[in-house]
Amino acid sequence: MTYEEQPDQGEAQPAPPNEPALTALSLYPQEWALFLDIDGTLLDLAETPEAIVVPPSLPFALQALSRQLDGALALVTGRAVAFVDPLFAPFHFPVAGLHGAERRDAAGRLRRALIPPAFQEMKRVIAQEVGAWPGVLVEDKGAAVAVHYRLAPEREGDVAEAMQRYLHEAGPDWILQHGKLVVEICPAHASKGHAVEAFLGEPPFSGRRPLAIGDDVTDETMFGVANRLGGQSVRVGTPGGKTLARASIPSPARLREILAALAK
Ligand SMILES: O=P(O)(O)OC[C@H]1O[C@H](O[C@H]2O[C@H](CO)[C@@H](O)[C@H](O)[C@H]2O)[C@H](O)[C@@H](O)[C@@H]1O
Ligand SMILES: [Mg+2]
Repeated sequence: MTYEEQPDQGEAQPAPPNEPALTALSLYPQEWALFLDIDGTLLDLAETPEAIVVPPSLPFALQALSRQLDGALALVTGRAVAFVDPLFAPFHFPVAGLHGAERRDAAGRLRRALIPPAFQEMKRVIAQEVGAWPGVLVEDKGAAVAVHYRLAPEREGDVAEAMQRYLHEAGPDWILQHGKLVVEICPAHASKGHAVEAFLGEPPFSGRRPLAIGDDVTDETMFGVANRLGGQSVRVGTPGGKTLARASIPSPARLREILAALAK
């Protein structure tokens, strides 16, 4: 399979099933950089943010793949960077957290996102008000806050309305980010696409073609960057929804199998 540079991202449309999209990694590891989303991509979705399960072999497979890629493997997630390391212990991969608002590069330098006092206070109010609704969970992520309604799907409208109101109070430095049964308030200046571009400007990522793998709307910005820079984009999940990703893999379990095979 060959990949041609395609400067035009084109219209979002359903991504075809295409597992061989990843074989280029093992054929030409020196050419590629791998960017991996976590929830819904590497890991199966769980009922609550804390209930995720990391298969014990996964960190080792990622480490082996990272070595093949000379370290050009990064995690790009909505989680906080501090949450990520324990998941993949004993390894410390380069990681962009909070949908790109914070980032630790391959040299271990961490760029944190500021937490203004007013935002700190707003998180407290959100936890007190919305967190009191049965089944609704508030996840404090430092410079971002997520409100989950997976256990109370009937609250979708209430959560969306409340978060819109909080966003208005927070001001223009913040944006609303909708995800899978979750609404978040995040720093406005960042995106996963920007994070991928930042990694690609530094060793060991620079000069490589990005392969971005994700499952959700926030991954679309990194799909767009990967497409624009002559790379590849893969969406995990049932093909069908509109996406910029050019290929798809049916489930996190299948992705883990492929990564484990590539890591050998
Ligand atoms: O960018 P990601 O790595 O995919 O992170 C996106 C969000 O993932 C988490 O929430 C989602 O996964 C939970 C665990 O499976 C699930 O319970 C929830 O319904 C999903 O929305 C995480 O809690 C968020 O902070 C991330 O932004
Ligand atoms: Mg995800």
